Order: sequence, then structure tokens, then C-alpha cells
Amino acid sequence: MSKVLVSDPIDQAGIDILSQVATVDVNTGLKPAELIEIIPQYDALMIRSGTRVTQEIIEAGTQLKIIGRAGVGVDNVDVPAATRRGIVVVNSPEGNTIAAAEHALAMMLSLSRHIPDANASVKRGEWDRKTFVGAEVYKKTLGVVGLGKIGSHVAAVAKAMGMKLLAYDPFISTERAEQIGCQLVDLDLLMQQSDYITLHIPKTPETTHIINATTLAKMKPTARIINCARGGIIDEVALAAAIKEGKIAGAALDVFESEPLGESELRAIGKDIILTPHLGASTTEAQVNVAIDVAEQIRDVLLGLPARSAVNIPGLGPDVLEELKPYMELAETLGKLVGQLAGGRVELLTVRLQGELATNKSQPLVIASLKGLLYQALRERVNYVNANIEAKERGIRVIETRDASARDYAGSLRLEATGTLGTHSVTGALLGDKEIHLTDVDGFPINVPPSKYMLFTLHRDMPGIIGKLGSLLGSFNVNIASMQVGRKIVRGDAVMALSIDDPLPDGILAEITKVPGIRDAYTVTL
Ligand SMILES: NC(=O)c1ccc[n+]([C@@H]2O[C@H](COP(=O)([O-])OP(=O)(O)OC[C@H]3O[C@@H](n4cnc5c(N)ncnc54)[C@H](O)[C@@H]3O)[C@@H](O)[C@H]2O)c1
Ligand SMILES: O=C(O)[C@H](O)COP(=O)(O)O
Repeated sequence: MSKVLVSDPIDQAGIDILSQVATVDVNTGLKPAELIEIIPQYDALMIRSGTRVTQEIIEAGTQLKIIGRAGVGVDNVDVPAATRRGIVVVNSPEGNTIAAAEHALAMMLSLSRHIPDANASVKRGEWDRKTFVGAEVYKKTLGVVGLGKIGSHVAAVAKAMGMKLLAYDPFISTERAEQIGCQLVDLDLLMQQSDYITLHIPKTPETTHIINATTLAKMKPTARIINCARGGIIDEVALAAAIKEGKIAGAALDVFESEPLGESELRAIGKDIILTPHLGASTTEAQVNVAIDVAEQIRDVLLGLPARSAVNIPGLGPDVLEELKPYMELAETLGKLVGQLAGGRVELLTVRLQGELATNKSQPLVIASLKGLLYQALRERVNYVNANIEAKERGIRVIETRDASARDYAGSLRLEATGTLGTHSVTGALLGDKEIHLTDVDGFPINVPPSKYMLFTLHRDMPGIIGKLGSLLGSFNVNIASMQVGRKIVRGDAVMALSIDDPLPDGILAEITKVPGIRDAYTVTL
């Protein structure tokens, strides 16, 4: 049975799902050295933001197949290191969207009405109604930095509260912003014109300290800033100085450059700052959502199924996966076949999407083709995660082409591999109930479902050749399950595709090519 380590607190709903397929150990608060020591025994690791999954931990996790982040941000995982090792990294892109958005809105209202400090003063026995006079958000301008899932929800609610909305997001179209009721502006204008600024961007090299002394200086002295996205997007030292010097009115932070927050000047600022301990996703509902979402993906990957929200399998979102899954199996089978026909080192793989398939996304099919192609060399070590990297490291160039006019089948896929021993091509389609059929080998039309063990010959189409091959295979005790010949002209060159029950015994290929008329023979395992 597989073993899963859960190293941050997650909802029991997730543990229950994992327990269907694995032994689950919940061991939270581990130090990095402790995690490195125990990780070799685990097939999967489930985390939240509390565990830092470094390259060292990934390399120690020799059995790891998947790292599941029960939440959105994967900046605490060395994703490139996981990708190199073929480990799938999944998250829950939407499970805590509402929770995080509502926390940002709660922060905005708390800041504007001084709720945390007013509450604390009443609990101290005071009744101070002067100090805590607030401001309305109605008709004020909210600047949303990052108009993704959380930013959009914040914007929609803020609009309903009568706020005017500005947004900065270089990756969002003006039309999309307008749909949400936001005016798309550059960051400078947003900083200058907003009464409240809320950050909903990932932490990347570009966004680290995007809010710094210079950008803060552009804000109105009455404006407030909220960060429920990631620590490090705001320069905390510059922020503390801006509030203390009265350059801005206040801030609310849920996330910090270093968590848990240690010694910090931020703590010393009074009612103009609100600090929460990374609570954005901490609602009962969100925790159930993310735990189920990620546990289901871990369960699926441990059962050999694909994950729906893998962050390191490009182009493989849930919608694409649903539609393309049968074609990905086709691509992988064709990759295995063409790789074995090509024999030596493959230098170029051409992937051609034909007919209806030509309108589809090609990236997942290219990945699946490469996975099949590299299977001979890497066996189980190649997967959808690392197939691209492994191909690049082996110097395999990939060309994608499309031919929407191909009409032989509704949609078909053709792979051509050129390597040190020559060029071979195979084409396949899904027929009937999405059953894979090989429809062409090296330009010769055939129509056979692939089987685990197959033999292909390139021969001259002449009387007696099938009988001779059949007798030869019989003399080696090889049982033929099916046989089909593909030819372009009568008595010209032809291809024979045989499905056989067992692998061919050693030495038989050389005997096959001695049969008069047979030029080449290839044995493949699919
Ligand atoms: N505090 C919490 O507990 C909590 C909870 C959930 C999510 N988060 C964090 O909130 C953030 C947003 O999450 P989301 O689900 O909305 O993500 P998302 O991917 O849906 O949206 C992010 C948006 O940021 C934009 N963006 C990227 N780089 C940018 C840049 N340089 N400048 C401006 N915009 C840029 C993207 O175009 C995208 O629209 C993430 O950092 C996530 O980790 C925090
Ligand atoms: O990126 C996220 O999903 C949030 O930061 C939530 O983090 P958490 O799971 O540690 O609460």
C-alpha cells in the first residue's frame, strides 16, 4: 500500500479520501532535517503553506510521486526541482478563493472602522467613541492589484458596496476588467488614485517588493493598503516607515516576508495596522474544499490516473484533460511504437494533428508522445511532468504540425521520428468506442488495434511470404493473434503488422529478415 505524509494540518475530509488508497501519517511541525530523514518512505506529501519543500527534501524523497498543496500558492515548493524528478505538484486553485477574498474585504472594513482596536479597548473596560471614528468605503476608490480569481471576487463585492474600482493586471484584457466593473490602469495611477489598495498577485521575481518606498510614496496620505496575497510583495520596512511618517493612513497584512512573523517594527504600530496570522484560507468551508480537492488528486495519481490541477504539467487543465485523455493514450502508444521502430537515438519528432484533432491544443499530445517515445529509455521514470525536460536534455527536437484537411478518419495523430538509424512514421485514430487503432505504418495503410507484443515487417508483396513467416514463427513456438498486410500497390512494397501472444524469442528477428522478400523486421512492446 502507498504511504502519504501529511505535514501540515488539513481537514479530516482529506485524510479520509487518502485513507482509501494509502496509509496516512499526519506529522506536523517537522523540522527540515526531520522531514528529510523520513521522506524516503513516502509516495506522496500533502502540505499547506507551513512546510517548505526544498530541493534537498525533494531529492531525499526517492519514492515521491506527488506533492499536494492544500491551497493555492506553491511558492513554498521548489517546483522546478520536483519537475526534474518527475514529481507531480498539484494545488487547489479555487478551493479557498472566497475565503481569501472575504478576508481581504474584512481587513478593508476593519481598517476603515478600527474594529480590532475598538474591540480591544472595550474589552479593557474603556468606552472611547472619539478615537475610533472611521471612514466609509462607499464611493471610495479601491485599487485591485491582480484581477485573478480572488481579486475579481473582491472587486465584485466592493462594487456592490458602491466603491469605484481600478485594477492593475498586465495579463488581463480590458474587456475582462470591464466585465468585472474595473477600469484597467497602470500601477502608478492605481497607487495615486486609490483610497484602498488590495493585493491579489502571486509572489514572483517580478512582484517581489513591487510595493516599496517609491510606490508607497505615490499613495494618498489618507489611503490604506491590504495584503492577503503573499509576504514579500510589500517591502515591510518601507511600509512601517510610510505609516509611521504619515505618508499613508494604514495597512492590513495577513502574510509576511517571514512566517511566523518574528521581531518586526510592524507590531509596534498602533491602530493603523492590522496583522493576522495568514488566516486568508482559514474558514471551515475552504479547508474542507482544499483538503478534498487535493486529496482526490493524490489518490488519483497513486492509482496511476492523471491529476486535474497539476501546476507542472503545462496545458493539462481539467477541461483539456477530460477532452483529450483518449487522444493522450493514443499519442503515448504511437510514441512508444515509433520510438521502437526508429531504434537508435531519435533526434527529431514531428507530431501532426490531423482532421478534427487539428483544432485541439497540441501541447498535451506532444507531452504524451514524448512520454511514449522516451519509455524505452526511461521506463517508469518518464511521466507527463518530466517528458519535455528529458527530451530537451537528450537533444530531441519537436515539431508540431496540423492538417485540418486530412479526412481519412475524423481525427488522427501522426508521429514521425528521425534518428541515427533513419526515419519512421506511425498514424493512429480512435475508432468506434474510442478504441485506439493503428492506421498507417511508414506510409502503408493498415487498421489494427495495438497489442502488447507486435511484430512489423517491411517486405515485398508476393505469394507465399505470409505462409513462410507463419511457419517460421510457429517453429519458434510464437502464437499469432492477428495479422494484417498494408500495401499501396499490388506486388509492391508492403508492411505486415502481427499481434503475437508473447515477446519474440531472442535471435528470431535475424531469421525473419533471411526470409526471401522480407527486408526489415521490428519487434515492439507497447
Ligand atoms: N492569505 C491567504 O491565505 C491566501 C489564500 C489564497 C490565496 N492566496 C494568494 O493570493 C494570491 C492570488 O490568488 P488567486 O487565486 O487570485 O490567483 P490567480 O492566479 O487567479 O490570480 C493572480 C492574478 O495576478 C496577476 N498577476 C501575475 N503577475 C502579476 C504582476 N506582475 N502584476 C500584476 N498582476 C499580476 C495574474 O494575471 C492573475 O490575474 C496568490 O498569491 C495566492 O497564493 C493567499
Ligand atoms: O496560497 C494559499 O492557498 C494560502 O496562502 C493559504 O495558505 P494555508 O493553506 O497555509 O492557509
